[in-house]
Amino acid sequence: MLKVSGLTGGYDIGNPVVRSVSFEVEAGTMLGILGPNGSGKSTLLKMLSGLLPAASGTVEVGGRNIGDYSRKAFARQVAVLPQLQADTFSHTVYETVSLGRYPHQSGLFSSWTGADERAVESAMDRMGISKYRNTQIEFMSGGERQRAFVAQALAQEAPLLLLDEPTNHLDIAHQQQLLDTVRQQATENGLTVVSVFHDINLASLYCDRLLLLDEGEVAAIGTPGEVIDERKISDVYKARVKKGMHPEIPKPQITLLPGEEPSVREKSVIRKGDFSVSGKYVHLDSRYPLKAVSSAVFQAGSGWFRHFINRHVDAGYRSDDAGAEMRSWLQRNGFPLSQSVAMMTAAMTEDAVIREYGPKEAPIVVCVTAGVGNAVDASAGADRGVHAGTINTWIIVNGHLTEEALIQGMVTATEAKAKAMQTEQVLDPLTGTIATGTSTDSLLIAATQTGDRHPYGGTVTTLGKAIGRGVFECTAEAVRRYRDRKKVFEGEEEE
Ligand SMILES: Nc1ncnc2c1ncn2[C@@H]1O[C@H](COP(=O)(O)OP(=O)(O)OP(=O)(O)O)[C@@H](O)[C@H]1O
Repeated sequence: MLKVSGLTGGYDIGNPVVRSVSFEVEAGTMLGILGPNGSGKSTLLKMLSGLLPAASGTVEVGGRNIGDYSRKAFARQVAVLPQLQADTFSHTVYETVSLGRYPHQSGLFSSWTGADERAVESAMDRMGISKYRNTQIEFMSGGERQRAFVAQALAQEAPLLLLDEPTNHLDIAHQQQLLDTVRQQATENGLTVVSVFHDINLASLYCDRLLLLDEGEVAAIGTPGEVIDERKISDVYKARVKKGMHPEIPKPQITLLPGEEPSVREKSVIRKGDFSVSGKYVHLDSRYPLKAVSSAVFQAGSGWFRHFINRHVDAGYRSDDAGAEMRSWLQRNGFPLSQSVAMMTAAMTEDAVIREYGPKEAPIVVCVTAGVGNAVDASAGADRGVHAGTINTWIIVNGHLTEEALIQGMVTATEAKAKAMQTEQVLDPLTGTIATGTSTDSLLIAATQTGDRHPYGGTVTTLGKAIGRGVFECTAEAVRRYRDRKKVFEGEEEE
């Protein structure tokens, strides 16, 4: 639909703003133009819309050079939303949107048709501005005015839509409405869209392809996954950023990294003394949030937390919704919900084994509670009911872990736990074979994200060695404490 070859140009022949830009946009797709302030995004868009002549290179729309179109014929092919709307004429919203139909008018006399009327009504409807139809445009807010100008461009019903920062002035609901509408027009009606974006994340969410400009040249072009590269974005924008994935759809997102936090954070180290243990729960109260990944009952997954709770429940504990029940228990006990991650166990929390490791290995603290009345051999795949009995493991790392290290650390911990079960000869009562854990075990690994960096957490790394030894020793000790207590209370119903 759009083919740009070796495009160079700008405002001063000797000093072009846009330099040797080439790309193609297929019909029915959306291309986002990204780049820092002054990189030439608006200038490129003006050249695509024929407002600025090219010093060299070509722009073809529908297989024809844009210079070969008459003004009106070009406007039937290309609708443009410029960056700034200087509304010198006072029009109502309806009149403003109707101006989008001028390329479809012919002859000296008005030839306004039902199709024109429908296009205007539909565009106003899609932009949610029908109710302002009789309002003068100068009396509208910046966002309302922007929506009126987008409606004007949509009413033009050209197959190529060029937008310069269309979400400027819009709140998030209207950003979503506008981009959903444009996206839908592309997917369902084959509209081709080229849009300048300041917001990298919106461009990633809505565009099929992105073009990253740097000082007027193409720094990258491709799918959002290809263009939104952490290093490339930091280099071009000169900003400290982190790339992550959108939680619901497979599109990359960029987050700014603020300046270094005060050095006091560097001093934040978790020690054994930060844990408090009672018959009700084990609680780690961290002064600063720790980055955690877990299979906890409350706030499983990944997040940043200050309070870590392993709560004791009776062996007969039953709840249809353990997450909701835990939430109200946390509230009743004064834990701030947004900062808390919590699991539960029928094991005695006073028997928690909490040990520090390092400094030869990575400095970590391991905390394990164990009840093995529910021990299972995971490899046996036997049908069984769920009984009380859980091994809850926490690994708190004084260090900076990558995502890879967090996950490898969990794998290492699981291997070490299975080995402890073997050493302690914990049997699966159903199969009589060595158990590998219990059916309701929870694992949590959390890190201060300060101090030494640990890119990996496998068994040969200093982090992996600390986790392997720590989880093995603490699990074995927790199993022994469980058995000792069981001997004391022999005959009572235990886990
Ligand atoms: N009308 C003009 N006359 C002369 N120079 C201009 C004109 N408009 C823009 N420029 C210059 O061209 C360069 C690129 O500007 P352009 O507006 O294309 O950048 P942009 O990437 O859209 O920036 P922003 O993100 O700030 O909107 C800038 O150095 C700017 O000063």
